[in-house]
Amino acid sequence: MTDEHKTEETRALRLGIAGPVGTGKSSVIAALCRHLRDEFAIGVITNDIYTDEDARFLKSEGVLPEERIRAVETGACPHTAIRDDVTMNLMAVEDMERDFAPLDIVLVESGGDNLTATFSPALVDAQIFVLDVAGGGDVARKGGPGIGRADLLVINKIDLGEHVDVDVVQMVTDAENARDGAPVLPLSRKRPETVEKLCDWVRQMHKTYAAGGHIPIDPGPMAPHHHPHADSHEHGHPHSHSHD
Ligand SMILES: Nc1nc2c(ncn2[C@@H]2O[C@H](COP(=O)(O)OP(=O)(O)OP(=O)(O)O)[C@@H](O)[C@H]2O)c(=O)[nH]1
Repeated sequence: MTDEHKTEETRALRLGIAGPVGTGKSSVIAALCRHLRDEFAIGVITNDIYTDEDARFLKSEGVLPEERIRAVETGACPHTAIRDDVTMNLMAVEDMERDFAPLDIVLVESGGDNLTATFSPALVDAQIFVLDVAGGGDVARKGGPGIGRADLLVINKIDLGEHVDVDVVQMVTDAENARDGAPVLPLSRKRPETVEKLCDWVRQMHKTYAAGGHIPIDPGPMAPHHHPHADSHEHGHPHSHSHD
C-alpha cells in the first residue's frame, strides 16, 4: 500500500462483483488483484452454492497469498446471501478485515445465477455488474437493477464481439442509455488499456470512499425469477421468488 492510499480511520472498501454465470467475475477479480496488489492490501471473498471453485481458481492463478482468498459456500440461492440475509458474507468480510488488518479493499464475488442479482448496501460499499458480449448484444437493453444502477457496468470479453456477431459499440451505447450517464466500461483481458481503465475506476472509487465522499447506492431488489428445480417449496426470504 502506498501512503497515498493509506486510510487509518476507515475500514476497507467493500466492493461487490456481480453478474450472470460465466460473464467473467472471477477474471475481473484476478485482473484487479494482479494489477493493484502492490498498491493496495486486498482480500477476496467468493460465493458459490456448493463448492469453493471460484476461490480455488483465484488461488491457482496465484493472484494473492492463498489465505487472502476465502470462500463462502451459501448452500442455497447465492443471491440470497448477498442481498436478503448477508450474515454469512458479512462475517467472512469482517473476519478477513480483522485477520489481515489493515486491508484497503475487500472484493466480494457473487455466486451469480441470475441477471438481476445485486448486493445489499449492508454488505458492500460499491458494486460492479459484469455482462459479456457472448451473452448477446441485447442484454444491455433489458435493464434491471444491476445493469441500471450498479456503480459500474462492465461489458466484458469485447474481443469476442466479431465472433458472436455482436456490435460492441452499439451494446455499450445501449448500456449507457439504460444507466442515465452512470459509467459503462468495455473490457477485455486481451486489451491491457481496458484493464487499466478498470483499475483506474477502482483507484478513484477507493479514493472517494476513503475521503468519506462515497454514498452506497442500493440498485434495488431483484426481479421475480425461477430456478429449474423439480421441487416446489416456500422461500424463507422476502423477495418474490418461486421454484418450479
Ligand atoms: N475471450 C475472453 N474470455 C474471457 C474474458 N474474461 C473471461 N473470459 C473467459 O470466460 C470464462 C468465464 O470466466 P469466469 O471469470 O470464470 O466467469 P465467472 O463470471 O466468474 O463465472 P461463474 O463464477 O461460473 O459465474 C472463462 O473461460 C474465462 O477464461 C475476456 O476478456 N475475453
